[in-house]
Amino acid sequence: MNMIDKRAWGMGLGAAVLACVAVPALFSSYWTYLAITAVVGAVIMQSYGVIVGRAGVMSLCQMSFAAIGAWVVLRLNLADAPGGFLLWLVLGGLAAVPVGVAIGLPALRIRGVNLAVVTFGFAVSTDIVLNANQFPGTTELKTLTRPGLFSGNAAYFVLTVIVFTLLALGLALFNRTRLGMSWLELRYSERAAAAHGISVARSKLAAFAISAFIAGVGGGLMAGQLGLVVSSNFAMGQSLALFAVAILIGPHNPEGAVMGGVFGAVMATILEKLRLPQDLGGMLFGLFAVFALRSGVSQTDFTRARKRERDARKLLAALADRPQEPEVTAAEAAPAPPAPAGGEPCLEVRGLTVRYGEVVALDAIDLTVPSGGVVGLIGPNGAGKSTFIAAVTGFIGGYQGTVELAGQSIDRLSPSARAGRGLRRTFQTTVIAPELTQYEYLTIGAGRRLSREEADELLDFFGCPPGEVPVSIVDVGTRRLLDVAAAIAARPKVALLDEPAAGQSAAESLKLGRRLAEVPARFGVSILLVEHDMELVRAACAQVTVLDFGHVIASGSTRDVLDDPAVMAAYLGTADVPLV
Ligand SMILES: Nc1ncnc2c1ncn2[C@@H]1O[C@H](COP(=O)(O)OP(=O)(O)OP(=O)(O)O)[C@@H](O)[C@H]1O
Repeated sequence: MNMIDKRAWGMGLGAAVLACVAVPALFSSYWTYLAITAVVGAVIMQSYGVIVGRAGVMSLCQMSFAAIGAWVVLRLNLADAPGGFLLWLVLGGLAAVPVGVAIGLPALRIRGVNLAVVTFGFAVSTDIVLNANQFPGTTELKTLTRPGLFSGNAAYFVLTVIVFTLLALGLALFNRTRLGMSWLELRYSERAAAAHGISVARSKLAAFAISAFIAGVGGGLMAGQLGLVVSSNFAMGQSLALFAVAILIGPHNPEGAVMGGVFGAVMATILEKLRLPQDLGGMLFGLFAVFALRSGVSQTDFTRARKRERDARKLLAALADRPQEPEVTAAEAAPAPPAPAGGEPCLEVRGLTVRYGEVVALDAIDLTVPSGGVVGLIGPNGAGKSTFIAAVTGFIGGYQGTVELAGQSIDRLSPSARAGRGLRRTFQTTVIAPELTQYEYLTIGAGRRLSREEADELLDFFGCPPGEVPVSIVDVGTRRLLDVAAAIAARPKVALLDEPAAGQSAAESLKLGRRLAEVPARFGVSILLVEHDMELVRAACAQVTVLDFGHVIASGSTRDVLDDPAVMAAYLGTADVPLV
């Protein structure tokens, strides 16, 4: 935990303690009751924080999960089950988990508005069921009795604050795990997540399960507050209004969840006092949420990002005052010896054929990346280079031919499984979650705990800024280098790099070429490099394969191939113009 985190958590815990002391001491019974409503709302907002805020999944049925939690707590109360309220609260949360996973299953195939419709459909069904069936204890008039220690409103308020704080701490710890961080990546690009070996299915289902658990606990707390609940407490309109609040505020940050809970509680009271319809609040939040959706950033994310960026800029300004490394010139870079073309085949592709309808993008391509080698794959635009990477890494199914990694067939594996076996890739357009720091992104890429020393070495090696700098203020060219660093951090057998030098100056590109030539010996990773920059290819690659219109037109040592007139003709349309 860094200094900023410690300070923020210190302040958060201080605020929780202060609230526990000040609210019962200063507030009337009415306002204390309202404060309980706010904290219960904040707990339910935390569930939106996981599914909507972190994982970026449009779920419109969180109140249905809350209803399950409340139902279980009231049923156990009716049965005088052993264990008492606190245990029932946990059981209520757990009961919502399988339902959350079941609702999450369609999310594996559909997303966006379609998923919103599915989850909203569940909210509507729950509404119908709840309207037709009363909650346990209603006909028997058996209300829930709070546990002795928390029976009064003031003490129950303290209990809700404790539950909220425990959940916030648990989520903060979970968010630091690879699965927790993977949600952020999932939100921005499922392809990038899969390329990092993250199982998109597991990650999404975990988000649904955890968010359902939290909503279930929130529902149980509501049952404890009200004694008995009715279907309108969990109406589908509530799910929708809270979703709008979540988009607007960003409840994945604890302060956002609290603000959401307070707004929800106070707004209803204000509308009641002004004798205005309650629906007006939902409409207002919906309106604000449209603005938040347009900008793509919630209020708390915006505030946090600005602070982090300010701190990072100060750090970068301090570093800029230090003496800079002299730029590498072409003359200095050119003599860099390419890495020797290693030994045993590490990646072996045979007869790879990919068709897009009538277009034959790759026609029976053979290519081998030897262990310890850096192999170039070049060719004019549209030659099939990116298609080659996509097929080999499993992003294009249904190809013909075979792909073997370290002597084992991987043709039947998914992209994330291939990544897990040691085949990593980068993309031409990187989609890295801007709220991640570079350290966090490297950790996701590495798929394991990465020591600060190892992360610093990688960032320094590829010329990226210090690890605590957020991706949001890193330029596009450097983001590509960060992507390369993340691929290498996983220590795969082979890394397939798709135009990593795009956005770099000529000098930076040369420097990158020399660095890539060192990668096999330094990190034990073989490389297939797709590039248009021939200076870089000469500096990095011992061998090159040239594609044109989906065919291999030349393959061999870099110097021989790049001087081949047929290659010059294919690349430049004429054999008279030298390549470099
Ligand atoms: N999704 C797709 N649907 C149909 N055709 C496609 C698709 N993706 C690529 N193609 C076609 O397949 C061929 C190979 O494209 P690919 O993007 O692999 O080439 P490339 O060598 O990577 O080009 P560049 O250097 O511009 O990235 C091109 O003719 C392209 O138009």
